[in-house]
Amino acid sequence: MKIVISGGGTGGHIYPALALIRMIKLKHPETSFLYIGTEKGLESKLVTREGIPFRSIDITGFRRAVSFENVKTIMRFLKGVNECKKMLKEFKPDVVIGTGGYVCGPVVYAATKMGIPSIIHEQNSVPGLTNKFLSKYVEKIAVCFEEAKEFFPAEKTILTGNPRASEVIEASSAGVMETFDLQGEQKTVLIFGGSRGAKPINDAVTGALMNLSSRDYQVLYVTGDVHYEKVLSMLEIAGKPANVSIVPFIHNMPEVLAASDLVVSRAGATTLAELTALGIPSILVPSPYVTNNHQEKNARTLTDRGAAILLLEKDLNADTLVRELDLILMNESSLIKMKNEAERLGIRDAADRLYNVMNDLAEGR
Ligand SMILES: CC(=O)N[C@H]1[C@@H](OP(=O)(O)OP(=O)(O)OC[C@H]2O[C@@H](n3ccc(=O)[nH]c3=O)[C@H](O)[C@@H]2O)O[C@H](CO)[C@@H](O)[C@@H]1O
Repeated sequence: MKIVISGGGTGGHIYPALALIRMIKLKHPETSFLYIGTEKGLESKLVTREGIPFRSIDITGFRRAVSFENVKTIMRFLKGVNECKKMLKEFKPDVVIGTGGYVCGPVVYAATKMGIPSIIHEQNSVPGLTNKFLSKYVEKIAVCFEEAKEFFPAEKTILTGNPRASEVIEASSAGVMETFDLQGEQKTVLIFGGSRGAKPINDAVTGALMNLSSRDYQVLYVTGDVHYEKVLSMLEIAGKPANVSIVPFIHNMPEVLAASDLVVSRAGATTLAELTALGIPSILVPSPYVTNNHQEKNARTLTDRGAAILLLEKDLNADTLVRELDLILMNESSLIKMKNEAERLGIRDAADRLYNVMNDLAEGR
């Protein structure tokens, strides 16, 4: 099978695409791929690093407010559709899949206009603008939450889960914490703010560091690339406890997650798929700055079932953070209960489910 994949902007749209490609390469090695993204997006780095053929188009997202920029975006969209049609004509894919982000718009739209079977994969419980637009044209819509189904036509929507879930369960936790100067046997909290870090989480964690030094758990704290220098310069004054390790970004997240007992994070959909696949308890601080407040809705699919604790950004500070950490980590039975509930929500065969949808489409079933 020949597959075109497009997805970009943030890690939450790219990691599911990469997980799907890795699984297909392993189980169906005869498959060939073309990834279409933007040069500026994170995908240009992540995809080419994996040796996956990558081509780019020039496209920007719509602004929600009325703006002249949107006229330019429409022009770029139309130009992008034409460029994509040429790429699709050359590559001749059997199926085209978009995993989110505005770059998918022209790619998937061009495919539908050329009669190439197409799918969108929506990670969130509430769809973004691009997927809402594309949902009218594509043959299939793969979703990760039951709650997302109501936004799409029932006859073409199917629950597959997020392929990243299938990937993280393969990871080994052995010796991972030692690579961060932490101890292998100690209870570990992993703290990160989505794929790019989050200042409100950083503020709470840096404020809590001295308090954390007396705890009998350790902390692996990821600042996000762009915030790292600032956090380090603050620590030159305040100092860093021995049971806390601080890094800008983690490249081997599946292994690190597998070695973590509790996670504090934003409520991005791909992160949640990873947490539930591995059955990891979490404290979720949804970003209130996203479309339709979708992260809070994502988070509630876990917190309503006792798989996670909701800590709204307005209530997040150094004291509330440490209090919640202590409450969970010092109570083994609540930790186990959360773990079991999280595990129950995981869709671990997501990559196979999504592949089957693509394969059926390609074979005209
Ligand atoms: C601000 C914003 O618009 N966020 C959106 C974005 O989030 P974002 O890009 O943060 O995506 P997610 O939280 O869904 O996923 C983050 C991914 O990055 C990985 N990771 C993170 C930190 C790190 O150091 N190393 C690393 O590999 C995580 O393991 C995960 O695989 O896409 C998600 C999926 O559509 C949405 O739900 C989010 O609302």
